Amino acid sequence: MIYVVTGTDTDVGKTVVTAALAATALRRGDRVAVYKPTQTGVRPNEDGDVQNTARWLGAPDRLSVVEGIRLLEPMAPVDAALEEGGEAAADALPTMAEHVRRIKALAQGHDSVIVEGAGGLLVSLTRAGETIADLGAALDAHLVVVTRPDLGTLNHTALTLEAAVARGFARGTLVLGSYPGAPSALHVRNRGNLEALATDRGWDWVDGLPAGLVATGPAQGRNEVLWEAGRRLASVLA
Ligand SMILES: Nc1ncnc2c1ncn2[C@@H]1O[C@H](COP(=O)(O)OP(=O)(O)OP(=O)(O)O)[C@@H](O)[C@H]1O
Ligand SMILES: C[C@H](N)[C@H](N)CCCCCC(=O)O
Ligand SMILES: [Mg+2]
Repeated sequence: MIYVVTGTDTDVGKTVVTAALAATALRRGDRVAVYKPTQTGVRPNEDGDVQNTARWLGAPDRLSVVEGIRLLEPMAPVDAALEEGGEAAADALPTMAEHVRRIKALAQGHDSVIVEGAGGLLVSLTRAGETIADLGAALDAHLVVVTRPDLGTLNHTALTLEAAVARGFARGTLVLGSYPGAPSALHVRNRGNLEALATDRGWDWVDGLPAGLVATGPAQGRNEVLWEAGRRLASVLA
């Protein structure tokens, strides 16, 4: 099965959800691959999203992580390529067909392949302007949309779900990526509103992963709290 993890925005917790989903699949015995088609904003020796995912999970044998292409600038992929190497670099971005081929090859040797987009649903991944929504559709993937609980999320989430449904994702899963331990009245209201945005469209809803799953700062190793939190995503795999 192929899962595409996108979000209502950048920085909403897609990587944390990707890692938690991978933990759930690994726990049930799957061979799991995590693919990031375009990793931007990371220097050659730095950890990107897939390396962080592998580290948080303790780099188990049954997990493979693969980056499509890495670009330096913290921008959308096409812009990051243009900044780094001009038109030639943008032309050298992998095409949609190349991403599809790589992901299908991963699906041959793994039970679950989890693909993490860059930014939100309609950010261009390729020079031709195809998006993670196009990639998900080409793969007939299960779409996972990660959202956040704070102010502004209702509009972003409604727009994202409407666009996803319009592109043929009649079903999918909305996940609240990070929910504070001491929520404000706004967080509580948004949690209910977000659940309704999902379920009114026939989408599944996964309640908030707790905030504080991932320590920031110097590289942290295997994260037992994240492994445990992965259980909340078991319904995505069912
Ligand atoms: N549940 C959580 N617990 C703790 N920290 C979190 C949680 N979710 C997200 N974060 C933190 O919020 C920040 C953004 O999360 P993350 O990197 O997963 O976002 P993203 O949507 O993958 O962003 P990008 O578009 O760059 O891939 C990170 O510093 C991450 O550690
Ligand atoms: C650099 C960042 N962390 C992401 N990888 C790229 C986010 C692109 C967002 C583009 C946009 O929607 O304006
Ligand atoms: Mg990420």
